[in-house]
Amino acid sequence: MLDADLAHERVYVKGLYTRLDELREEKRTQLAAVRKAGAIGSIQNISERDAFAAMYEDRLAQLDAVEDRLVFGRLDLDGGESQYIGRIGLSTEDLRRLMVDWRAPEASHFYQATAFDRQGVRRRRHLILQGRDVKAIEDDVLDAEMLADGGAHHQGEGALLAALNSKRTGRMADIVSTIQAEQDRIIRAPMSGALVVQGGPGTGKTAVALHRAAYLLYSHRDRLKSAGVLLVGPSSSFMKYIERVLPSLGETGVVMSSVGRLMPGITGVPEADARVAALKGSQRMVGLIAAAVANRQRIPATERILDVEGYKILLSPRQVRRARDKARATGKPYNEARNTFVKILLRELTEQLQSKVEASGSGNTTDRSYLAEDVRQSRDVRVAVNLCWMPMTAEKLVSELFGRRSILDSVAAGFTEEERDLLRRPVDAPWTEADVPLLDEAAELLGELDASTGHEAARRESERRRDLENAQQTLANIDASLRDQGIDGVVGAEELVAFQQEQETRMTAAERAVGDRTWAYGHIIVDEAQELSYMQWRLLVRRCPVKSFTIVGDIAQTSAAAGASSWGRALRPFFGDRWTLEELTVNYRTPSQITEAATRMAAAAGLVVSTPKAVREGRWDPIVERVTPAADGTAGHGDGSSAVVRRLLEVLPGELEAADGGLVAVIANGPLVRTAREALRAAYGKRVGSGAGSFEQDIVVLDPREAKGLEFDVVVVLEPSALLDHEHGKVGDLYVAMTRPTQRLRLISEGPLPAGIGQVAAGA
Ligand SMILES: Nc1ncnc2c1ncn2[C@@H]1O[C@H](COP(=O)(O)OP(=O)(O)OP(=O)(O)O)[C@@H](O)[C@H]1O
Repeated sequence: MLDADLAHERVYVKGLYTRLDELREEKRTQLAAVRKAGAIGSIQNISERDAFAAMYEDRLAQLDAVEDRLVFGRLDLDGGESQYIGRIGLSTEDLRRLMVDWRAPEASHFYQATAFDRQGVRRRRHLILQGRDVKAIEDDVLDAEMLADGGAHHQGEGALLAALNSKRTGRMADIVSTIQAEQDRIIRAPMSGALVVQGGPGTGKTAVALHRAAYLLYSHRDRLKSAGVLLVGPSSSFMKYIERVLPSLGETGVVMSSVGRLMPGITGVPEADARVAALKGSQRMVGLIAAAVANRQRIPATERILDVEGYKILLSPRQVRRARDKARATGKPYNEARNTFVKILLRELTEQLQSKVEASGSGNTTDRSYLAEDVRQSRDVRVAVNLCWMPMTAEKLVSELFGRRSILDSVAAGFTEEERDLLRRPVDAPWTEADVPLLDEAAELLGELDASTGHEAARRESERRRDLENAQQTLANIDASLRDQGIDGVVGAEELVAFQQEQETRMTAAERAVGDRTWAYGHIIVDEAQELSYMQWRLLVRRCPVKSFTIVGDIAQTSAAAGASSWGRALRPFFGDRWTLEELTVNYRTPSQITEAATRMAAAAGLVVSTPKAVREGRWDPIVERVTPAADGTAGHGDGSSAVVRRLLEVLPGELEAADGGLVAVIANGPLVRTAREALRAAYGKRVGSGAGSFEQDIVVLDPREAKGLEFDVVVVLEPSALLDHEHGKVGDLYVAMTRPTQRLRLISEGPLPAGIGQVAAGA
């Protein structure tokens, strides 16, 4: 019976792959046909033909991306029918359904049904694939009658445990085959409004965020097609860690960005000084940037005499003030309001010039347009107008604000001398993550520099429409050309419409949004959201005016100086009370022994942590050891690094063996990171990666900030109390470090051990 079941599933799964291959072949034929049609000259515009080719390539890539574990589940339902659940929906040519997309409403039973709430499911079956073959099947029988029938059912380690125990590769994998009920409910939650997903370490917040992005795109494709989804994470190495998950779910249209890259054209590096990060993240910056913008509109102290073609005309402070007030009253951003300001002044100056010319009795007094042009061209006038209201970019405004003492002093009256010192930076210093929202704030107030922005946008829009019309025409040509060759219906009318929409999507969400600061996304998903400052929140809400957000994080893990200490406090300014909270309560990453040690440490340090229940027990207890200072007095950094690093080198072979081909991370703070990395490089060469983002190696050395959101088979923490005491690390840093391992944790300390952490003899 068991073998017969397995054999049956193998045949069925083989059929699914055959269908997948057929679809791929179909797309390949279409691709070839389009290319061929182009080659015989019936297509005028080669770039359009390439766009069609790109569409088919895209579809092919999507079909290729779902190859691995194409199908993973089967439901046997009360009515007697079965449903297979997989990465995409598949049907036969005559539209008989073969497999349901995991995101379809009926697939939710696969994740949600329990013996108490069967939802019409008699049996849930996990199909465990190896390549295209079914390696094993595991059954959850939910229907008591079916159990009582006494039939043989497939048992195993459990698909979930097998996934959790698998080795880490340095890249996050999807969890589509083992999404748990509490996670599924969040993934499928309604899209509108702000949903906060709070969960302790390892509860699958990141996994849920990514699967939710895929789910929303599937179930709200119409709405999100043109607006797009933005996914924001803490760092570029974190983005690299998660970048393969969405493609493996067949979704490539999500815009992913780290917080440092939210302003097009700018890459903000991490802010090294926590005090600067805290200050630049605070609400006070709103007023400061506004003052800096206002400061660029100046009223001259005295009248200025301007030369226009030999005539002397006057620019008075009163005139400038009047023009400024009128321009401001338009409510337009600075650069756009400047147009009004300039227009008013030029008109008044032209009137003056006209009177002068008329009074002098020479020249053509009737042609005002010549006079207006003379005024506009006058160097004196241009300089004077610019001095009163300079055209300004966000970069120039912010770099001069923080780079020029006189400017900062003139607008930062509410800031202490010490605070001003923190804000100061060289004009050419690289932008930091904390600067990005300030640049965005400035850009918002300044508006587009190009006065013809409105026209420019309209021009782009009409260009886009024209492209689409051309594409439509081209498609008709292709169709005709194919019919001439006796090939019919390869590119049909429906496909044409779909293509146009997709072409639009491709251009809008994924590409156009990235380069457009004013893009309004349909939904934003933020991971590690506890780290965001007020100013970062402000920027994000600007990117999604309908405030449709999924906000994922753990308040207890905050380490950013400007990060949140409570969701309510962080979100109230932007969402009021209109946000809902969901909690994830099970830790899928860290074995129970390690979770308990981390929780004890946090409790002893007075940190309120969310303590998710570990789903599995580990093979190893955490190892905590104190080393004695180096007898030869070589403790180079005065922080015991030498003895600690020496011990690290001793224990590493054992840890690598325990990791058994998985990843070992060494987490430390400050100079110890470098010392440890150098010592390990000397011993292990290229196997040692330098911080986050280099997980191709099997040993990585990084600080807790870089480790945030990541996970490793084995973690060795050096000098844990230094992570605890670190000036701005808060207890969160050590807690983050201790909750990264999936298998094993070792702490090596020369200094005193943090309270709540037991100690075993060195060499354990
Ligand atoms: N349902 C699941 N099936 C299989 N693996 C899961 C499941 N849920 C979570 N995991 C795994 O647990 C680990 C932790 O998940 P994830 O990184 O999403 O947690 P997190 O809550 O974001 O953690 P942290 O806040 O500590 O960064 C990952 O390896 C993830 O693949």
